[in-house]
Amino acid sequence: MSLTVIENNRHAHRVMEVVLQGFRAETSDVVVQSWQRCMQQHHLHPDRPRKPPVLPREQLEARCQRLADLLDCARHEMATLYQQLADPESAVVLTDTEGAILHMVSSPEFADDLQPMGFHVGAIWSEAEAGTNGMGTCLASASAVAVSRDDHFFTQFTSLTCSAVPIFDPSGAMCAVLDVTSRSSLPQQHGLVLLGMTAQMVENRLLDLRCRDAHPLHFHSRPEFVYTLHEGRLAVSGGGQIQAANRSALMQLGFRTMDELRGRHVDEIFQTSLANLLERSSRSAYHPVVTYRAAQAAHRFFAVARPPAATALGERSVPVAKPGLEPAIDIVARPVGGVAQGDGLLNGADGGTSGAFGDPRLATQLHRAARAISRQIPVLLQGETGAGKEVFARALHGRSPNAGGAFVAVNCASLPESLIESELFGYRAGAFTGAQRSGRRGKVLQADRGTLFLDEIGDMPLELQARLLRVLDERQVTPLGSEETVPVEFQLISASHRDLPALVQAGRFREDLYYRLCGLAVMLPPLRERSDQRELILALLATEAGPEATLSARAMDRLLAHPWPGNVRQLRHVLRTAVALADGHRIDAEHLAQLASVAAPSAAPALAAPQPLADAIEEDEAQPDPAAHLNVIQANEREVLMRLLNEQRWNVSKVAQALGVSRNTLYRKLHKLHIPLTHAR
Ligand SMILES: Nc1ncnc2c1ncn2[C@@H]1O[C@H](COP(=O)(O)OP(=O)(O)OP(=O)(O)O)[C@@H](O)[C@H]1O
Repeated sequence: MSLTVIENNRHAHRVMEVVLQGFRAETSDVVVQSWQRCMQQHHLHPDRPRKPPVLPREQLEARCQRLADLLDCARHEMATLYQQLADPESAVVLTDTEGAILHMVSSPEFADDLQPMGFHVGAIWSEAEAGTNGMGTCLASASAVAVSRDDHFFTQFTSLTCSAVPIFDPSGAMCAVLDVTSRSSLPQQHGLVLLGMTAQMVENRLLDLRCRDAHPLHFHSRPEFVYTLHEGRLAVSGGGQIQAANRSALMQLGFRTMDELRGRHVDEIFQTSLANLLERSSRSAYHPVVTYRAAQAAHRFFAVARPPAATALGERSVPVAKPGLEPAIDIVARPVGGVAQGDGLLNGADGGTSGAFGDPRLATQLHRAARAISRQIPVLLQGETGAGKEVFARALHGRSPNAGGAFVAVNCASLPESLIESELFGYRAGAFTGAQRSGRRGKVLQADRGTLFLDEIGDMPLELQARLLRVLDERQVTPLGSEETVPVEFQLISASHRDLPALVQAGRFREDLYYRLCGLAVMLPPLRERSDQRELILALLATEAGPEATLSARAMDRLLAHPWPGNVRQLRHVLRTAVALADGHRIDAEHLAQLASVAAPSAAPALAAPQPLADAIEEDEAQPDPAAHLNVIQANEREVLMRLLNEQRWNVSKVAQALGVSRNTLYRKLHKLHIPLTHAR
C-alpha cells in the first residue's frame, strides 16, 4: 500500500471514529460538528474523496453579476490583504453564499498548485460538496472559522490551512465569505485579525455604495474612533429613519439584529433629530459632536451626520454601476505596467515632488486616499524609508479640497524635543527666553485650511502625543504662554516607516492617537515592487539632467535589476551621481559603478527598526553581496526566510515554529543561505 493510501485511510479512520463512535478529537467543536454534518446530513464519506463541482461559465457570470457591487468593494481590499499577508503560498478568496468561488487573489504559481485540487474560480466549496473547509464551514456555521490541515474532512485537502469570515450586507444578511487559504501549518493569528478587518472594510464600503442616497451617520462612544474601522455607521433616510447599519453600530446600540433597528428614528436612538445632528456636524466642520443614547442618558456618543454621498459628491444618484464583471483571478505579482492617466510624471520645477504614480497599485492608493481626505478622514502613510511618503502626501494635498491652502510638513523625528511643542503649537510674544519678540504661529496654525503632514510620527514623544490628540479632537490650539485658544481647520496626513501597531503594543505610542491618525492606512510599496520603475527612472533622470539626458539600454537594465534598499531616494542619488560622472554624455553602465557593491535586500525590510539610510547603504557597500552565488531556488528560499525573519523580528524560534522545523535545522539553513545572524534572538 502506498504512503498516500495509508495516510488517506488513517485520516478517514480518525474522522469516522470521532463522528460514529464519539471519540474525543483534538480539534475544535466547530470542526467536529462540521464532520458530523458532512457524514450525517450530506452523506459524504471521508475515504471517498471527490472534487468540488464547477459552475458552467454562464452561471458563474450570472452570479458575479448579481454580486457586482460587492465584488467591486471587495476586489481592492482583497488585493491589499494579499499584500499584507506577504505569503506567496496563500490565496485570498471570495465565495457567494453557496460556496462558489467568485474571485481569487494569488500568485500564479500558487494558483497552479491549487488547481488540481479543484480550488479555482467557479468551483463550489460548500460543505456539502467539499466537506469541512474554511469557506464551506464558515457558511454553514455563519461565523469565523479556522480549518487547519487535518481538520479538513477529505485527506486531499489536508495540506491546506484556511481561515474564513462571513461578510454581511447592509440588511444584516450574510452575502459572502472571505477566506485565506495557505500552505502554512498554523492559522496565523495576525492573518485572522487582518481577515476580520478586511471583511469589515468590505461591509462598510458596501453600506456606502448601497445607501448612497441616505445620510451617513458615523458614531462611537470615543471620539477618536469615529471615522475608523471601529465606528458605528448608520444610513438614515431624509425623514430620519434608520435604513441600514454596520455590525459595530448594532453592537454599540445594543441591538442583536438589523431587523430590531431598521425603521427606528434617529430621535429615538440619540435623543436628537437628524436635522439637529446635521446642523451641528456641519458647524463643527464634520468633527464628532456629543449626543446621548435615549433611555440611557449617561451613555454618550460622538457622532457626525453628513449629507448623502450622492449629493455631497455632486453625483447623480444612479443605481450602482454593474461593470462588465468577468469572473477573475487577480495575479497580483504580475506587473500591469503603464502610467495611470492623470498621474503625470514629475518634473524638476517643484524639486521633484509632484510624484510619479504609474504603478497601478500606487495609483489606486492615491485615488482612495484622495477620496478619504476629501471626507476629512485622516490618512496614515506607511512604507520603507525613501519610498516616497512625503511625495505621496503632497500629491494627496494637491488633489484635496484644501489644495489651495498650505502644505505644512513637520518632521517629528528631527526636531529637538524641547522645540517640538513650540514648533507645533507656536508661542506668544515673550513666552520664554529666546522667543521671538513677535511670537510665532506654530505649524498647526500655519496649516489652517490646508494640510498638516506629520512625518515620522512614530518618533513623537509620549507627552506630546497627548497634546496632539487634544488638538485633533478639539481642533483648537493654545500657543505656549497664552491662555487663548485659536480654532484651526486642517486635513491631516501622517507618515512613519516604523511599525506603529507594534509601538502601540509596546506602550510607546498612544493607541487613541493611532486610531485618530489612521482613518485610512496606506502602505506604500517599496521601489523594488513597483511596476513603473522604467517610467520613474526616466522621469527622475529628466529631473536631474534635463529632458535631453539619455541612458543606454545596458544602464537601464542594470537599474531595473537593482533591488533598491534605499528606494526612490537611493535611485535619485544614483542617477545624480551617474549624471555627474557621464558629464553631459549618455549614461552607460560604467557610470553606475556605485551599484556594484550594494547588496540585494533579500526581502522587504518593511517597517524594520529604523536605521539611517546613509548608514544602511554604507554598511551594505562594505560587504560583498552574500547572495551573489546562490542559484535561483536558493535565492528565492533566502528571500522567503529573510521576510519571515523580519516579520518575526529575528526571533529564530518563532520562525522555526512557523516553518515546522527545529531551530538547528533552521540555523543550518541560514548558514547555507548566507543569512547573517547579527540580529537573531
Ligand atoms: N513617486 C515619486 N516620484 C518621484 N520622486 C519620488 C517619488 N517618490 C519619492 N521620490 C523621491 O525620492 C526621495 C524620497 O522621497 P520621500 O521623502 O517622499 O520619501 P519618504 O518615504 O517620505 O522618506 P522617509 O522615510 O525618509 O521620510 C525624494 O527625493 C523624492 O523626490
